[in-house]
Amino acid sequence: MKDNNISEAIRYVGVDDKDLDLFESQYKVPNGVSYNSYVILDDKITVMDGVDDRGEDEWLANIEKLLEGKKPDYLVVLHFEPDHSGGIEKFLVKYPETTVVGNAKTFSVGSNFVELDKYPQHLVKEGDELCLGKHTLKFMMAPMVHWPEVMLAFEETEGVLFSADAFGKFGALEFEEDNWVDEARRYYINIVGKYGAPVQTVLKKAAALDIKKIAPLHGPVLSENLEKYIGLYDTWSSYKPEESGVLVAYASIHGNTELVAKYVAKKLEEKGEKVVLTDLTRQDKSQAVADAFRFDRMVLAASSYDGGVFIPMEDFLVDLSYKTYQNRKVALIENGSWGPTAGRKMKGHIEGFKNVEIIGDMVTIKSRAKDADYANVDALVEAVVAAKN
Ligand SMILES: Cc1cc2nc3c(=O)[nH]c(=O)nc-3n(C[C@H](O)[C@H](O)[C@H](O)COP(=O)(O)O)c2cc1C
Repeated sequence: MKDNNISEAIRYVGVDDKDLDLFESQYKVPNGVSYNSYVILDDKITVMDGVDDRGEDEWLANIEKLLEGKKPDYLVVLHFEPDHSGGIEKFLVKYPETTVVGNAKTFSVGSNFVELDKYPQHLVKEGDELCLGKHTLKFMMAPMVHWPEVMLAFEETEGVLFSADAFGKFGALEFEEDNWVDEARRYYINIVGKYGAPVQTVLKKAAALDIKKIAPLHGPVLSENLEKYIGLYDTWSSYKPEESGVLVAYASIHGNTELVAKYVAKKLEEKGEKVVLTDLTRQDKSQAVADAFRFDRMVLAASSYDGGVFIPMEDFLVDLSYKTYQNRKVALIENGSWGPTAGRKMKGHIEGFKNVEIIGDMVTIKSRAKDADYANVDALVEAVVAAKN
């Protein structure tokens, strides 16, 4: 088994969930996910966060094994979402003398899940410290860095930032993965993406700390190149494109729009652009949403459908709107056999986005692209290249 301990005193007791089909019932996790929890071994034995009830028995067994008969003094709850709190009730039944540490919202949100008033509580607010012996936790409120009760804890002796859902990633810890950025981006944009402003606030607070390690609630502990990870979070939460490139996303019923989308992707690549091509009917939507945020431009191509746009494209645009997609440029291609309507629908969504510019002239194809259509597509490709940041 991999050693996920942070130090001699800060030990991993979390759980890998390798069989989960969909995280939050919508995100594919081919390599599973981890629910991270730590125990700080000090004068006051402190458990940092719970796990999903899918892993509660393993979590409790990990704690029991580590503590060798001792009992925890504190359970610090940074985030009460069920993937971190599902096991808390069982924990408190087993260790009823543990003091639950949280902020006012932890107890109001958390009491809807667990009858917390049956157990000792310790209320913290911004800047409060909790001395455990050699280790001291300092609390920072981080409301809406996913949920309203979220807070972060900085362990001052070892310089560990317990960052709740921030800096998390999909993927069980057991699997060595070389794709932190891709899976952390997909995680951040889809799960926390709407809450850029609260993330910016917390990054400003974190800038004042001497952070040596970041311990998120999902994914590995980060202990090197912290500037890189913090820089990515700054980019993502300020809605700036991460790099120059184009997502070509299409939704095609019978394949004619798909041919045009593939042509566009090839032409853009020939012109030196970094391109990701995605079939919205078949490929993972959360990946497409993450790629939309990664790049500065998108080309959307879709069939008309019952007076509107083929539903996978509509779904994608609705999803982007939930994640407050903004500050980018988009080109449009529509297809229809008798009265194309896809373009109007796509435009309607895009006009609702903040600071998203439509590039070039929308191309309209009637059923199958002809030579004249490809000339229009070529002009659109030129406009996309010219719109590069
Ligand atoms: C269920 C359904 C609804 C459609 N609705 C429209 C429509 O409202 N307007 C239109 O012009 N074409 C409509 N079409 C036709 C397609 O948009 C058209 O054939 C288009 O060329 C398909 O491109 P594709 O081969 O990429 O799927 C519809 C097709 C289907 C199957």
